[in-house]
Formats: sequence, C-alpha cells, structure tokens
Amino acid sequence: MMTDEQVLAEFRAAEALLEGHFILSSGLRSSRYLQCARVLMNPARAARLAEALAFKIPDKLKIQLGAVVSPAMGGVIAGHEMGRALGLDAMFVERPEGVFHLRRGFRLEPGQKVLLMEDVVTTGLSSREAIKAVEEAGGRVIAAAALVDRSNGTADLGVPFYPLIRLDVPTYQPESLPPELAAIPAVKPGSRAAVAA
Ligand SMILES: O=P(O)(O)OC[C@H]1O[C@H](OP(=O)(O)OP(=O)(O)O)[C@H](O)[C@@H]1O
Ligand SMILES: O=C(O)c1cc(=O)[nH]c(=O)[nH]1
Ligand SMILES: [Mg+2]
Repeated sequence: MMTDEQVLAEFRAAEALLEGHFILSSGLRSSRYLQCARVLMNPARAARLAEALAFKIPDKLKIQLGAVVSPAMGGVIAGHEMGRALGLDAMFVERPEGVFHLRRGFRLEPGQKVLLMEDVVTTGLSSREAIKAVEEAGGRVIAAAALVDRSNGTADLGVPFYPLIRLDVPTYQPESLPPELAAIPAVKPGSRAAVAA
C-alpha cells in the first residue's frame, strides 16, 4: 500500500514533476508534465511503484490475467515492472508506421486476458489505441492500469481502470492558451509523431 503523498514523494525525489509549456501526445497543452521516465529510471523505485499499483487491482481480475501489454515508449518499463509484480510476461505494442501493433515475435493466445499498462493517461487515446492492437492480436484486455491518471475523470478506456495516483492537472486547446503559457516556447517530450501544423 502507498498513500498519494508517498507516491508524490517518489515523483518529487525523481525530479519528475516538470513545469513549463508542454505539447502532450494528444496535441493538448499543459503547464505541467509528469516525466515518468525519470521515475522509472531507478529500478528500485519502479519496482516499489509497480507493487503498490498491483495491490490496487482486485484479486478477481488479477487471477484471470495472462499477460501485461503496454504502449511504447512510455509504457515499456512500467509494463515490465508490472509483469514482475504480477508474475506475468510483459510485452509492448509500438508504432513505427503510426499504428500500434505487436512486433518482435510477441504474440497472444486467442482470448488471452491482458492488463493494459500505461505510464500516464491524459485523454486515454493511447490506451484505447493499444487496447485495439491487443484485440487485433487475439487478446482480450480486461483491465487497464497506469502510474498516473491526469484525465481529470474524463478518460473512458472501456475497461476497469486502476491508476496509482490521480492528479488534477489542467490542459488547454492550443488555440485557447492562457497568456502565461502562450508566453513560453512549447516543448514536446513524448515520442508520438507531432500532428502537422
Ligand atoms: O492519454 P493520452 O492523451 O493518449 O496521453 C498519454 C500518452 O502520452 C504519452 O505517450 P506519447 O504519445 O507522448 O509517446 P511515448 O510514450 O512514446 O513517449 C504517455 O506515455 C501516454 O502513452
Ligand atoms: O499527455 C501526455 O502526453 C503526457 C502527460 C504527462 O504529464 N506526462 C507524459 O509523459 N505524457
Ligand atoms: Mg506513451
């Protein structure tokens, strides 16, 4: 078990709570960014957080799970640590041509029950795209998990969703930025291809 304060303390210790002007995966803008790669770069910290998250998933779901699948890049280490915490193999989907799919010889048994693991959920779009990829590969996503849910309650993944922590962080459409954000040059930390302007 970990309290929200303990989770936040791990993020602070990792210097993962960034402030500035960020272009998110969805194209939305924010003055705050959770840089989960900095949290996960410490293996002991990554393992502690994954164990705390595994504890939040109900046993009746956990016993059904056959694998963890996560969307690359951000989900890779998070998914691997969840695999360790749950005693399951962890695979990832990636999108070198733009659409998530399993590569590298990863495969799912027909109907194999999967936990979809993300680092951060903002709009839920990446999770939904990854769920589709799992289903196209024959698997069945029965639950989703993430280190951080910053969707402010808006993300609907279509399956039960277990975030380690929920953080209320505002996002803005690029055409309706508050002046203090418009004054700072925007950076895009994630790896999804930017939408053409
Ligand atoms: O809920 P969403 O609105 O989809 O946003 C969250 C997604 O954005 C980030 O990934 P990103 O696309 O930046 O790429 P990366 O994981 O390859 O860095 C993060 O790792 C999630 O996958
Ligand atoms: O929405 C995103 O792309 C996003 C937000 C955030 O806080 N951290 C992150 O890694 N991605
Ligand atoms: Mg990602």
